[in-house]
Amino acid sequence: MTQTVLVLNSGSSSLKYQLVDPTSGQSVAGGIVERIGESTGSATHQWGESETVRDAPVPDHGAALRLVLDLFDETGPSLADAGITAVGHRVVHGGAVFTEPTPVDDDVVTAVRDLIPLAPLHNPAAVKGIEVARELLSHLPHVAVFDTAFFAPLPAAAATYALDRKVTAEHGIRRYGFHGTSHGFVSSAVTAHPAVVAKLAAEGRGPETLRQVVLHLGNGASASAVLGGRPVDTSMGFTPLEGLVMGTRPGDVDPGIVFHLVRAGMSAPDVDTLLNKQSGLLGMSGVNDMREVRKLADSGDADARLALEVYLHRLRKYVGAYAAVLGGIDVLTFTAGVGENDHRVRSGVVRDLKFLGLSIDPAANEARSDEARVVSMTPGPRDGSEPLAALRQGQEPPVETPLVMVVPTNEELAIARQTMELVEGS
Ligand SMILES: Nc1ncnc2c1ncn2[C@@H]1O[C@H](COP(=O)(O)OP(=O)(O)O)[C@@H](O)[C@H]1O
Ligand SMILES: CC(=O)OP(=O)(O)O
Ligand SMILES: [Mg+2]
Repeated sequence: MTQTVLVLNSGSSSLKYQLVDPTSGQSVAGGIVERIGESTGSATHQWGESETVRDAPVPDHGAALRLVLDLFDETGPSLADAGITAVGHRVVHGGAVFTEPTPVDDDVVTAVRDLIPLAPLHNPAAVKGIEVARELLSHLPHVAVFDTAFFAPLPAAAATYALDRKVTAEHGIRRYGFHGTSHGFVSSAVTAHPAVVAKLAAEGRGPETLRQVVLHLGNGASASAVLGGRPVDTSMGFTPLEGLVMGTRPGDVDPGIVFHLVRAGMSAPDVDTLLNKQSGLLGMSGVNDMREVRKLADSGDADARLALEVYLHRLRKYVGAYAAVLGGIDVLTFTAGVGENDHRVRSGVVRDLKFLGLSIDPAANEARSDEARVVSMTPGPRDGSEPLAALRQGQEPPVETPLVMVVPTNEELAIARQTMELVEGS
């Protein structure tokens, strides 16, 4: 019988789930419960060709999981017959404690709960999801897979904040980095991609020299610099607030703004809410979904246009910074909801980075596909396209022209694989 893993990805207001066969990589069934805690909730469950939608308020992540198990019961596939070997849970913050996938016991739940102040949007949902899943699926092993784990080996120069060393030691302050499951999955997929394998072979180099920048642009967004498969820098920090502009978070801000606001009478919890829930695209334009920001900008809304400019400016800055950190870029990759779907964000980032040799092939960039693919100009003259060489006074482009790629992330599959590995190895 096929063995499967049930993967639960508890977000701040959603629960995404997949029943995955980690060996084939196939998703058997899955879905999402959205707007948890709001007055209008909704669940969408997919199995094969069938899709079931339930609209009803869902008070918390426990209720969301109960609803998901009911949907499996009512519409299939039957979880009893699905050959489930384990449940894999995405946990955003693992702190300094968790750097590997970890079997869940009571102490692990307590430790994840203790980390809530460092990931206030994400860890509460993970705790709730784990508690209810352990209760309802008590016969199965549960494994926690941490967003921070991939970044545990960050070099000290990238991980250390230039603060008083006694304070950083006492409070465990360092750059942890997040979306690590995605950055790990995508950077491995890039390394294995035929275009990258061919590029390295043509240049006579091994994969240990591959310099990648990965842009994970979802609701939360982060960049990473990866050398030979190992992370050397990432934009999120001690918490998932730092770095790129996100749906509701500002990314980098001057910490002096926080003190100014507190001195001006705003409470610390209000500043926390401002930074986690009322900033980023939402704060600047009134909407947090990139599709809505686009609509507003296309209709001439000045705030939405500025929000897009700020978003792109920050991305270009990080790509440039990581080119410096890596000593050059071999592959720049876009992933997650915005990165995979919004070709204008991709061209907007790359447009002004020609000095790094980066380019976009408009036809490849605008074509829709669910496959990992190259969207830059291929080195060498090509029919109908203007080769990068044109930028270099008609010279042949060098073979080391960097690639720009779009690679769909699959955090659920990565979690399923790591969960299965741990369960089978124990
Ligand atoms: N076709 C699209 N064009 C632009 N943005 C899109 C498109 N499809 C999805 N997105 C963006 O992707 C975001 C969600 O990305 P996703 O990776 O699913 O985020 P998360 O896992 O953090 O919820 C949405 O907020 C939306 O802005
Ligand atoms: C860490 C983080 O920001 O996750 P998400 O993008 O799911 O909000
Ligand atoms: Mg995500």
